[in-house]
Amino acid sequence: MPLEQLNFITGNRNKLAEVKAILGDVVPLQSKSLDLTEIQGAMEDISKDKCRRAATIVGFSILFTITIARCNVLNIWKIGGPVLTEDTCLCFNALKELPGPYIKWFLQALGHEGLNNLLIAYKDKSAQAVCTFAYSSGPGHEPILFQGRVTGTIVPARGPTNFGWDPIFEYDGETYAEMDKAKKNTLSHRAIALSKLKQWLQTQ
Ligand SMILES: O=P(O)(O)OP(=O)(O)OP(=O)(O)OC[C@H]1O[C@@H](n2cnc3c(O)ncnc32)[C@H](O)[C@@H]1O
Ligand SMILES: [Mg+2]
Repeated sequence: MPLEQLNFITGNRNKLAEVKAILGDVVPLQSKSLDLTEIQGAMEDISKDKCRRAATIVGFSILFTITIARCNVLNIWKIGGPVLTEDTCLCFNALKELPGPYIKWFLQALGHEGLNNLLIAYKDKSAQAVCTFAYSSGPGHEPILFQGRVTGTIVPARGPTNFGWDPIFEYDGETYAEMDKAKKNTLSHRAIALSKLKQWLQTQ
């Protein structure tokens, strides 16, 4: 069954731009900028919880719209779903995969240099960039996960600083920030996860 519309819920403009560039016209994407509350725990549990929250919020906002318009409330679920959320982790192997899902707060507090300093005492500078998309067909529908993982090296910052930890994540001799955007979008953790999502959507 062709997908009518997918709501990608994120508060991050750069993620949205990459998702749009990678998905192209294949998936009809709408976006909503919401900074969703994120629980603590394993990345899969965080991703599922984030997606459930998104589905509920989108469902509620549509219920509100429908109530105002005095339309048929029974159409809520159909109009409310499907939602897509994404959670990105940066896992330092020497630190037993920390900061992992807490990278946003580590990056905000320590910056690129501080993140490098976390690894000073270790020879192993390798890290995994992990992207987990969660898809729910609407409120009450259990989220399905699609994950992409790329192993790279944490290095002193190189390249433009407009997207998160891109300047300190080196893959095959280049940091993500130094890479042409189109190149990052063919090989990144996000691209791998989205290719799995796209494949799955085609079977629905
Ligand atoms: O609303 P959401 O989608 O949650 O957006 P967010 O910015 O809060 O994102 P996360 O919770 O997934 O936190 C991941 C952190 O990693 C950063 N990040 C995500 N993807 C990245 C990428 O491909 N390259 C560099 N930094 C990235 C992002 O800016 C955050 O600081
Ligand atoms: Mg977030």
